[in-house]
Amino acid sequence: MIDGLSVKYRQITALQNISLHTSCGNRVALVGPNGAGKSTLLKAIAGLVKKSGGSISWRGTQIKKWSKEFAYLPQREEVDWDFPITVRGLVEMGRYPQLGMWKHFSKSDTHAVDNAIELLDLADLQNRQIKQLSGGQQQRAFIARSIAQEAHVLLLDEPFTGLDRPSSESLAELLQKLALEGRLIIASHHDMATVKTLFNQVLLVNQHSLGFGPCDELITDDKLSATFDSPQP
Ligand SMILES: Nc1ncnc2c1ncn2[C@@H]1O[C@H](COP(=O)(O)OP(=O)(O)OP(=O)(O)O)[C@@H](O)[C@H]1O
Repeated sequence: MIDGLSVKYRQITALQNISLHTSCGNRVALVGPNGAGKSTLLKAIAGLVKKSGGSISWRGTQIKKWSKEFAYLPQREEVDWDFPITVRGLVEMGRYPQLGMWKHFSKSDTHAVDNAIELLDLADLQNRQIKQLSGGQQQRAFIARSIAQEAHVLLLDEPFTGLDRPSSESLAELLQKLALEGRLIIASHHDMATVKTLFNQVLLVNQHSLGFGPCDELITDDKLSATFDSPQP
């Protein structure tokens, strides 16, 4: 899916020659130190930053054609949680790319929103403002938006950061369920203690790729030390 990808911000090279071939049903962790290019990679797949080289394809063609199938969830600090919108309003935003010229919600749009709210167990919270939710509930609301969008690929920037244990566990269960249903999850992740339980594949990245494959093979002391440029406990 990703071949020889490079991304530059003016003089800064954020990613160089990254390749990653995966498929639906997988949960892929992006692991590397701060500034390694994990967010940049998610943004490049989402079409939010320009590639300076390489290609990203999906179902055999360039991803531009498939943008509706990709949902990007930014890092928590990049979201304006005070923005006045209800949980349902946020989930409805997932339908906006599919609405016709008059931006009118059809029965099938409403059905998709209802389904997403139910799947993410948000029915009781749907009329609350997003700022009134816990961190875990906010993540669920954002994921519900991608489900309403009918996205097949979820690009999550540090989805577990800042969550307490019960919220982390319920998000982990949800991601596993979504992957089992055939979605592809790609997420940046910082906690080496949990990467093997939360994900089945990993890309080790530090501007360059230091390996892509099953977590069991790549999450080793040696490989992590090489990725982080320092010994790992
Ligand atoms: N908008 C931007 N303009 C210029 N440089 C940027 C921009 N965004 C990121 N960079 C640079 O690109 C490199 C990769 O950044 P990126 O945010 O992708 O790393 P990261 O692995 O996600 O880091 P972290 O773990 O700290 O979130 C860094 O050197 C960063 O300073």
